[in-house]
Amino acid sequence: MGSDSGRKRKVRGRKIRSDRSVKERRKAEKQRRRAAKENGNSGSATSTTDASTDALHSPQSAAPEPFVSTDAVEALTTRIGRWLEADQPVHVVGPTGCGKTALALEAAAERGRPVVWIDGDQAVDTGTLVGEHAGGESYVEDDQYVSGVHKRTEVVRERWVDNPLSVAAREGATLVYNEFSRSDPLAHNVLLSVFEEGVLERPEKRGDDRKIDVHPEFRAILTSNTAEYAGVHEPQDALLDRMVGVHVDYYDAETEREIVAAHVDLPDDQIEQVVDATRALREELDVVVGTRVAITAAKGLAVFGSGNDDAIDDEVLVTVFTDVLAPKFAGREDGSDVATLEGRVADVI
Ligand SMILES: Nc1ncnc2c1ncn2[C@@H]1O[C@H](COP(=O)(O)OP(=O)(O)OP(=O)(O)O)[C@@H](O)[C@H]1O
Repeated sequence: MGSDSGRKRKVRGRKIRSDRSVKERRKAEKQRRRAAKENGNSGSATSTTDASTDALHSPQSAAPEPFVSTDAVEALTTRIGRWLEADQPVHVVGPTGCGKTALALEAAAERGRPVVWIDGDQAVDTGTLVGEHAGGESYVEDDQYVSGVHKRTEVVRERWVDNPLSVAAREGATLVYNEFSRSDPLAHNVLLSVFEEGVLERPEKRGDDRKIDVHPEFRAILTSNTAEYAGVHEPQDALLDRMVGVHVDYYDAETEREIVAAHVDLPDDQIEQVVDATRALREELDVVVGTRVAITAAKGLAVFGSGNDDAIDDEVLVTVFTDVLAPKFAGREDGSDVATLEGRVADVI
């Protein structure tokens, strides 16, 4: 892989020394990941016993693994981080599989504050975001007035559990709300006063703590694909008006090669073949061919491939990319596209 020593690039906190062999670096990265898994700090939430703060994750466990940071990536994480510093909610928008989530989690982790994660979904409503009553807790009060005379009163106390948005607002966490446009926009009305006045309404909650002041360290990063995809809602203008937007697209070839190499242990030349094929198919096919496609294809080639450093045969590349891309065509009305996909992939590779 042509190394341009002028370019800064590092994988999760470690500079890639231009004089270190790529294999050696990857082996070190693999050992580090295995050690991290063994000592159990892989993604465990720093949760307390209270169910509602299970949503809190330490910055270390929220940080994406592996994470490649080339100039292009660092420019984006820095830009998102600066908007968070300016206390602006950030909307990271771009095509499927280009790296939005990884960027959002990295920018959130770099703040050093706890991270709270929400996945957008049609089923998400206000309660899912802010919290709900989790049934009553009953206990008996036993008053003994005179010996032998007891007055027993059963008291039922409503138990409220804060959901992710309330936990993040209360604890000053960085909220990462992934694919938020998949949720019904009505659920997002509570975000308007959070972003604007710094107040969180919990409509279902009774009592004087129905409204809570948002912690001064609370921040939010929302990600979404461009709106033309199925299953997403056009976000309400009032919400978009309260955010800044960072548009991300597919990275440069060198960054994509570094990203694929961080996920899959293949010889450099084969990584280059995979990324070149991905980028050519991205140009030619009428579906989204993201970085995730390159990673999946590389994982396939680690099994289907030659197993040595030889270049991968075009036929093997065509078969692997046809299988990786087929699901994107299978959903089409006539379904004929899947039958012709192999030919079209072969024309490009
Ligand atoms: N800087 C990076 N370092 C390492 N891996 C990365 C990086 N950026 C993206 N990836 C990997 O590329 C793949 C796609 O990235 P990601 O899931 O962040 O994309 P996305 O745009 O959020 O996708 P979607 O639109 O499906 O949510 C993932 O496997 C992710 O781990």
